[in-house]
Amino acid sequence: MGEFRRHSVDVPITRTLVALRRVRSLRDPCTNSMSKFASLLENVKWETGSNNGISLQFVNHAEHDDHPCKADDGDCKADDARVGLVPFGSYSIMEELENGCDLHKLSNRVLNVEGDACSRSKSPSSERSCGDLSVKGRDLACNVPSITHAENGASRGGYRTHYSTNLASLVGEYGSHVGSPMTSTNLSYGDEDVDFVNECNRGCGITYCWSRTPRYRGSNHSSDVEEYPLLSGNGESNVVTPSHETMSRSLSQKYRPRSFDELVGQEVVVKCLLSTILRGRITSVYLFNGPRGTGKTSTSKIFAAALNCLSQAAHSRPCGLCSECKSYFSGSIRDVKEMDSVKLNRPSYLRSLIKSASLRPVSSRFKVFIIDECQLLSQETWGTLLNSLDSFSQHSVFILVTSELEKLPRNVLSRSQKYHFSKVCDAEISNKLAKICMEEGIDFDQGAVDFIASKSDGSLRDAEIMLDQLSLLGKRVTTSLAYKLIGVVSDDELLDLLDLALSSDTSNTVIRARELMKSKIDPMQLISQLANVIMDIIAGKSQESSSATRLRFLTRHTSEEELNKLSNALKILSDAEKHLRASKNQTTWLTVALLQLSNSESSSLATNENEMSLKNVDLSSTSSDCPGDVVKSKTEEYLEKNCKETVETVWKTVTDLCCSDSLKSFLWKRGRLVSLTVDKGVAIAELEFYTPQHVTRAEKSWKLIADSFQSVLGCNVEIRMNLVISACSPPKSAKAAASLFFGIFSCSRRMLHKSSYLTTRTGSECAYEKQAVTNSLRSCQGNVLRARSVRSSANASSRMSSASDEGDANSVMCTPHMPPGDKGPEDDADVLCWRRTPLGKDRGETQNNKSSRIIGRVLPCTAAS
Ligand SMILES: Nc1ncnc2c1ncn2[C@@H]1O[C@H](COP(=O)(O)OP(=O)(O)OP(=O)(O)O)[C@@H](O)[C@H]1O
Ligand SMILES: [Zn+2]
Repeated sequence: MGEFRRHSVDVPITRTLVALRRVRSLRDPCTNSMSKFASLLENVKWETGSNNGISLQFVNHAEHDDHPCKADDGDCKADDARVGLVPFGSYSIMEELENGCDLHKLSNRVLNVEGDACSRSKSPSSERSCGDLSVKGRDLACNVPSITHAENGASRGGYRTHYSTNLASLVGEYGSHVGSPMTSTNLSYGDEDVDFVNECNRGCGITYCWSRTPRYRGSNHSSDVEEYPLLSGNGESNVVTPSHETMSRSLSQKYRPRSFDELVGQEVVVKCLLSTILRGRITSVYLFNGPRGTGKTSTSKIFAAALNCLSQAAHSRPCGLCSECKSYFSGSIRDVKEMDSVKLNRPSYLRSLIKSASLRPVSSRFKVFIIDECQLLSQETWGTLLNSLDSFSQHSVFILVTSELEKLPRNVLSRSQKYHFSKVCDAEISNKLAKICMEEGIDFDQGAVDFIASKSDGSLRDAEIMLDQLSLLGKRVTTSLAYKLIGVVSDDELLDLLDLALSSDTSNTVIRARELMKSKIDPMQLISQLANVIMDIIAGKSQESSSATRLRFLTRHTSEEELNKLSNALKILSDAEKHLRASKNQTTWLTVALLQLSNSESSSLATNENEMSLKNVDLSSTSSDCPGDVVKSKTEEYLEKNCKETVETVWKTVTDLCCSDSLKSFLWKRGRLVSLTVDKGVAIAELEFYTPQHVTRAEKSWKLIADSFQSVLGCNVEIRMNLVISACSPPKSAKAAASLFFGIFSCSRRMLHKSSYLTTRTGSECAYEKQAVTNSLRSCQGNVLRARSVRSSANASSRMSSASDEGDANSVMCTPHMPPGDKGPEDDADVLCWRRTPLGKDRGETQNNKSSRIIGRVLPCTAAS
């Protein structure tokens, strides 16, 4: 159907861009729906001209030669406000006819498709048989050369049509002179037009109202049909299609399907509708619903045409050749109307519609009313319409179109025949895009169109719009261009990141990943792109078109070990993707997954359904090197090993990221990360140190440590510091030993710990005792944090609370005393607290309960070196 290109417009690229931008900017990003104005804009592009806000402008070809418009540019501009496009409900040829215009005069006119500002001007000699209306038409007369009578006949309804006859060539020829429909739209939309129409139309608010109007019969009948078929039929057409160069229209408009054959991916709907036509079982209300950009509006138009098509071969309706098709596709048909839902809510419009629907068709078999975006009809409108249904002519057919079925009243649903338009599948979209590229002479990478298809969420229109934009960017539609437009990471950036991750460059991996996720892409997208690129590499997809980066990458990763690493990486990413779906901390877990890619052995993130956690601590509680522990299953061993690796990797990255070298080495040598848990958006990192001095030192730097964690994990972090005493590393002095024994409980709004954390473990190989004391609890909420430290002196009880509020991150202050036994503000929702209590009491308690009382987390058997 390439023959049915738009013939009328030669819009400069800048205008197309502006129009595209407008269309896109008017689209609601959440719903992907067009705003009211956007829909008007979109409607403008519909080419049958019935509801597209396009009114006809006629030129008396007999007059055009001495038309002064060429000499009168100023007037032309002055008339711009009335040029070309008049919204639905406004003046049209049919109304002119209805208002008693001389048909012969009308037939002598040629459509001024869209007035060219340069060639438009007033025609002083124009007749004013329709009063102002006529003047309007005449005023906008275009400088169009004379055409033969036969051409006149063929073009009598020469609205902006694809199914063009010789007029197509004419308009095509002159198309390059005409202005952008967008421009005209902007100039002419307004309610004044509607009022104006109503005034002239005396109560009939519907565009192209046909009541009381004699049918216009032009000179073109069967002979015209043969001579100037409107629809092409496999090369039989002699439609003159203007070259693409002369038609800079949006691709989605240009490739709007005009027959059932051209519809993509809606086979069931098409089959049903064709069968309806074939059997003549036409019902009064059809409801087309489904996601946006899947062909509902196009199908409603095709169906409307098919209902009235005169072709004997029902399966080929609409044929595009019969007089009905011709007048339909030329926009001159009076028995098919597209209604503006918003306007229909006005009582006068609604009355007109009801009146019109009660009358028999003027000339066609059926009167078809297409109500697009019908979810915009008000309850009252629905009520009136439904009440009037019985009074409608049996030849009236309503096609309701919506993408928001749930907004329609139930009784509407129950009274209509419903057709669901499904999302178009990616393969069909990319086929269609490839065809368009070929027809348009656009160079393209198959990968690019595949990518566009995958990003268009089943909407062919969205895909076409993307392609359109891309085709404006450069000569060739490449995948990297598509990435740029759509906001994904380029191949080069991906490979760069992958390279870093595989080479264990932890800090740079983290930095790069975070950069990408900050500026370009969401973690889900990044992970799927990474997986794709790895699959390509494993599958040996290294083509001549490979970029230098890819070739470099490939040469570096050819060994068996590297390939193993890649397949392991794929596994890690695919596991992580599953986890990411359920997680609110996608950035964190993608980073953690990336940090694991350098492992050549298979590993994955340990998770449970609700919360992702990495706890080698918990897992090691079942370690078999501690007698009495249950024997671990293979899976547990596997998980334990991998979790441990992950935690170690995270710790390494965190320490690497610390800005001070001394802190870096202190943390790495003296401390360790024993557990990392993410719960409800907060990562809880438990650190272990082995002397109180180290704990104190770490405490002092807790802010830096928290920052470092934050930048690795990308979420709020709560840090817990544990003091671990093992028999293998006894305290140096009694004083030091005494200070180690603290009973601890900590509480917070998020998690309430009231555990001694005192654990004594014994075992043949594990001949040491560990006593873990959680002696600090820190909370870091982004950069907004206030920590309050309280230490008691006399009874060795101290308390530190850390509260997040809007305050300054550095406002750390000490409060001198906290009475023993005070459990702290547990109920204070914003305060996290911890407390130390004197050694003796808790120690005794703990020792008494040594064997039976293991509360909270169990520490690993392996002591840190
Ligand atoms: N199934 C399809 N087959 C062929 N082209 C399609 C199809 N769906 C959409 N298109 C393309 O998208 C454009 C818009 O389609 P159409 O207006 O029919 O979609 P829609 O479902 O009515 O969308 P909306 O709900 O946003 O109005 C068409 O001009 C056409 O280029
Ligand atoms: Zn037909």
